[in-house]
Amino acid sequence: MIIINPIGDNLQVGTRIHWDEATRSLYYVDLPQSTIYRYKPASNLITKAKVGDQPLAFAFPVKGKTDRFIAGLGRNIVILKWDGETDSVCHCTTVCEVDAHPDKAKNRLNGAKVDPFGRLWVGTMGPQDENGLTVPGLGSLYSVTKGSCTRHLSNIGISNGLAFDVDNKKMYYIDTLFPGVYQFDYDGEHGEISNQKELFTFKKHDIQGLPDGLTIDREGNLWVTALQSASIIHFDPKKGEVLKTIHMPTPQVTSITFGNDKLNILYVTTAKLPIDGKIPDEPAGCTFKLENVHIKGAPGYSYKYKDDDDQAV
Ligand SMILES: O=C(O)[C@H](O)[C@@H](O)[C@H](O)[C@H](O)CO
Repeated sequence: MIIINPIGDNLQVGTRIHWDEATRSLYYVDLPQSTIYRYKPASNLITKAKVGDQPLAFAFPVKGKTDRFIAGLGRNIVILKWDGETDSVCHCTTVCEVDAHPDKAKNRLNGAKVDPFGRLWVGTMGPQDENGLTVPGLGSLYSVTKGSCTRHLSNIGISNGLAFDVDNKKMYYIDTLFPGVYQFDYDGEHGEISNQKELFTFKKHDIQGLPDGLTIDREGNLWVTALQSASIIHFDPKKGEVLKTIHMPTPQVTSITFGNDKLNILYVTTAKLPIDGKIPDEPAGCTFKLENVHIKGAPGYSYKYKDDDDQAV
């Protein structure tokens, strides 16, 4: 039986949880609070630092540097310096600004992941009203490599979870408003995607809620977190079948990763986002550890700033 235990504080919107092998830490963010978190399972210690006053959509380590992160602040992709211990963060460099067109000035960055080649994939979404309704069709998906940014898709609702299967040359991508998972042929070497297909829709599989976070295991199967329905869906993309559903103790399940040295523990973030105007009760916003999953996950990857190891960040 899977054992589910909470870790740490209740965040407003915990998300983009990432396992960093180099520091044996989990990094994640509280998006609206613009705060980066680090959790070290070995010592059970959590540290955090406020980054700015714009939504912090993600913060992933830069390869070879334990104190540099590529992060999304508002519509800007930036490099941060944080030692993981103190509460002081320096915003060193702006890598690029996305959705710079005046029609998209109120957009913000949202879902993101670093691929196995060290390239950042990151998407945007339109503004949300006070009820959390998002203006549809304003988002895009970009990739960022060696400091340069390419747009791959537009007309996205809420750009969210991403996962890469290098062996089968596939990329999986969630548009929360679709709502479901798209599959692409993925050329990791060149950072190109093609042949977009609707892989899995919540409607077709009769699943409640909206898809948000995504990760992949060593067998090439997907783990999708669902907003509003307290669930994680384990899905086989080759057969197009749901393998199992895990029920979580809180409804807004935002992001998921495999972690620890053996990559056999699932770490999951949640949010206190309102449902029908009501903020869910405790333990909404907690991060959770799921043990006894009996499956190993794919590792997390760090952003490669430059090709060589001497990365001048
Ligand atoms: O991406 C996430 O993990 C968070 O859940 C949010 O960014 C939501 O997607 C967004 O607020 C839409 O409700």
